[in-house]
Amino acid sequence: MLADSIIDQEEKKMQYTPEQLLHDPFVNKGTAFTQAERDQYGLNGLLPSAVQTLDQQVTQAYAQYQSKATMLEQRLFLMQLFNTNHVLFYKLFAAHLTEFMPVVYDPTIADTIENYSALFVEPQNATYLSIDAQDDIEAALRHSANGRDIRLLVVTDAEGILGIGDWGTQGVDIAVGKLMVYTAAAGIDPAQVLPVVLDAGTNNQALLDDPLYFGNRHPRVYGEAYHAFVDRFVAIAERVFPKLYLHFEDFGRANAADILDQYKNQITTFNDDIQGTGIIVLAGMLGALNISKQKMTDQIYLSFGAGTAGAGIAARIYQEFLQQGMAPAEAKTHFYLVDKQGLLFADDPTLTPAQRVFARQRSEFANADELTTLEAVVKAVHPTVLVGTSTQPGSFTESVVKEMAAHTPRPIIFPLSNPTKLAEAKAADLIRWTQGRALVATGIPAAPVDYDGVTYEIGQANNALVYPGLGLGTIAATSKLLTDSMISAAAHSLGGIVDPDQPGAAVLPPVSKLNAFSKTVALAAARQAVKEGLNQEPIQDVEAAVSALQWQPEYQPLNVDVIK
Ligand SMILES: NC(=O)c1ccc[n+]([C@@H]2O[C@H](COP(=O)([O-])OP(=O)(O)OC[C@H]3O[C@@H](n4cnc5c(N)ncnc54)[C@H](O)[C@@H]3O)[C@@H](O)[C@H]2O)c1
Ligand SMILES: O=C(O)C[C@H](O)C(=O)O
Ligand SMILES: [Mn+2]
Repeated sequence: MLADSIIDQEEKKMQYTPEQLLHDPFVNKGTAFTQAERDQYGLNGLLPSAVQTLDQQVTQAYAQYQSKATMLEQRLFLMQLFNTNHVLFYKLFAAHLTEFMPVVYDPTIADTIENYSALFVEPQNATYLSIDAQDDIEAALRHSANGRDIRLLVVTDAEGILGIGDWGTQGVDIAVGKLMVYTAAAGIDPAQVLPVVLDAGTNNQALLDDPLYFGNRHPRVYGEAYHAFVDRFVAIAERVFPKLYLHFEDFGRANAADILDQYKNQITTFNDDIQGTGIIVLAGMLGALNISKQKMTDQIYLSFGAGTAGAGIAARIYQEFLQQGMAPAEAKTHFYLVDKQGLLFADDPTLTPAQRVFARQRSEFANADELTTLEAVVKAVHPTVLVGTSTQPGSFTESVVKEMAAHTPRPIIFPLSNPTKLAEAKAADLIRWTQGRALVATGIPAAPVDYDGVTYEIGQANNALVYPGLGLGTIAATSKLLTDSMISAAAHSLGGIVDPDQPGAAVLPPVSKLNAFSKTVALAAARQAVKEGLNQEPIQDVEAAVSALQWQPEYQPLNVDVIK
């Protein structure tokens, strides 16, 4: 019944007045409407008379972009373009992918989230769902989809935006931004996506006190009432959009893993901070080990910051140890998780379930009570891999790094906290402190580092390198679930792309190749889905299925009714 109504809407042509056509970013071509289209749709006189090509529009828009003084202004300009004309926005994005990623996405997106209400221009086709108005969920989803065949939804409740904490309804921008990367990286059709924010209140006092704040003005709701809200949203979204891939982003530490565990065996769902980050770090480690010619199962892994991402990554790497043949009990002895309280011990009642898996026994150490700082733990356990997801800037100090590097020839060091101001270390310092021995990847883009005659390329270990391809592959395969083995296949497909023999080679492929390796990841995930028999529709040729789903930013003839 519901599916039928969507099909009906698909068959019905959208109706526009000439004026409305120029204000719907899904169909607007602006000055690129041809003379024939202007005659057909009543656009003569509504545009200046020159007809431009898409390439001319791109050149003109890029010149405007370049006139903006700051990354924030550049982002605001690009969002205005996105609000006006999706094809032009994505064509321009494609032409300047590496340059635009940090402007459209992390780190600049952190500024627009922190200032969202003040900077607000328009809602950007997002859906705003309130815990206080749950009867509106279904209508809100339908109305914002406006008859579009939604396949991909990015939802946040914004309790843990990057490392900057609770931003309430302002966190909607992370859903918008993540979706832009899906399209730019993997060619997901922007007409098939929906950004959603779940407004369950906020504990950010500055927002609650801000007269301009747009969200619910009450503390966050937790517990049963919160989970009932999420559950209701998931049930309705799945019913309204039956072919949905549901991506969860930046939920708080207390909820993220529980939500994933609740749905992952029922629907096609994905948690980016847990699973996406797990994939990119595994891929980065595989790349690093390719370079150092070491074995995964010889590594001693230390996670600094054992929250949603930290524990999620450790779980993925641990799975890899098992996949490489190590027994669970032995594999666990290779993992050390450090959080605010220091090394995590099993007698600590405050551990999260995801932390508990890797908690150690005090009896393993003569000085267990002293292991309350990163440096003390590094001294005690001699890690070969150090991953930072702590939100503590500068915490990988020179003495921590030198201590680590004293016990391993090629220390693998990934300071992943975002945005820039929260990174545990700068790539250049890590290279310098280790005389070029460290194998480094960072959360945000980092410039190459020249040291002692070698140029060290720095890989970007950001989940943006994997989630677009994973989504594309899973959707293309019509997979009914996103399984661990699909995730593992995705990570392995990316870890092999490095050039291990080039001095200073990065541990991960460069963002400039994002389109190519998104496709690689998509194919790996889709092939694994089909191999596991998860595809809900017959698939003869995985590559053709993936390509068929990819949208190109080119103007197409419109399929609309215009009422003059
Ligand atoms: N590069 C990526 O792709 C990527 C992906 C996900 C998250 N991240 C980054 O990782 C960071 C954490 O994100 P999250 O979602 O896991 O958040 P989270 O809040 O779930 O986890 C942060 C953890 O750090 C701990 N912590 C806080 N202060 C600490 C201290 N002084 N010492 C040790 N631990 C401390 C917290 O107790 C918590 O467990 C963020 O900055 C985020 O941007 C990066
Ligand atoms: O958003 C990013 O840049 C990566 C990650 O999802 C994060 O939360 O930091
Ligand atoms: Mn995130």
